[in-house]
Amino acid sequence: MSELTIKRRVMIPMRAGDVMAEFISFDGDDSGKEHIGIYFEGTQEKSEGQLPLVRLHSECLTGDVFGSGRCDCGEQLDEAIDRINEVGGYILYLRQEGRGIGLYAKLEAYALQDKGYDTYEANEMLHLPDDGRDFGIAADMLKALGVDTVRLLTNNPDKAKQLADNGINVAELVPTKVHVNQHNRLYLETKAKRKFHTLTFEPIK
Ligand SMILES: Nc1nc2c(ncn2[C@@H]2O[C@H](COP(=O)(O)OP(=O)(O)OP(=O)(O)O)[C@@H](O)[C@H]2O)c(=O)[nH]1
Ligand SMILES: [Zn+2]
Repeated sequence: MSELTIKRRVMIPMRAGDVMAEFISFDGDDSGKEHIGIYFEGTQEKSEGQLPLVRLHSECLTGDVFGSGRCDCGEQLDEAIDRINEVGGYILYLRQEGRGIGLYAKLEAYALQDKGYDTYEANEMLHLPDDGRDFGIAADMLKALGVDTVRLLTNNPDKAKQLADNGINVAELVPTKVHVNQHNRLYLETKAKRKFHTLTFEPIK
């Protein structure tokens, strides 16, 4: 991976102008994935040495754009915008649809889940990795942004580990809320069971 540099920073008003965020593109990522950094200055007064709150958000077209109830991505993205807009920090919107397998393959995996396979088994049935994401790119984006220490908004311990392995200091893990509904309960439960996501809700027996 060659070193990333910032290509362009552009202000975008969001939520009818209530939230202002700076969208940041990068040069030097040879994957051609067009990962995006989004900077929120923070509406609250900052204390001396306050660390940025950072969310690595993997793309989920069905959840982020269309509010799918099969996962928790849309609600997590909304929560991240709310919280980071308050305290200041970054969303790194990573183009890793379907945990890296892509949208069409995710739909194939959903079809298998409808036959009873869980979210990770379904990927494996398709001869794809159960989670194909490499968060090293996020570390490179943070370095390009001049950020070496973060508070990380996630329930996924692997994100923190991969950032640390790539030279980013994760000072604190900040959990997101658990956005559970009747459609995504098993999916959330499986993330906690198989990938040790820190989700605290009454498990299904
Ligand atoms: N392959 C596959 N991908 C899914 C499925 N449901 C959601 N995704 C993708 O999973 C990604 C989100 O990852 P998750 O494992 O839900 O959560 P996470 O981002 O690792 O953890 P948090 O930081 O706590 O949200 C997005 O890219 C979604 O498109 C599924 O059933 N199969
Ligand atoms: Zn999703």
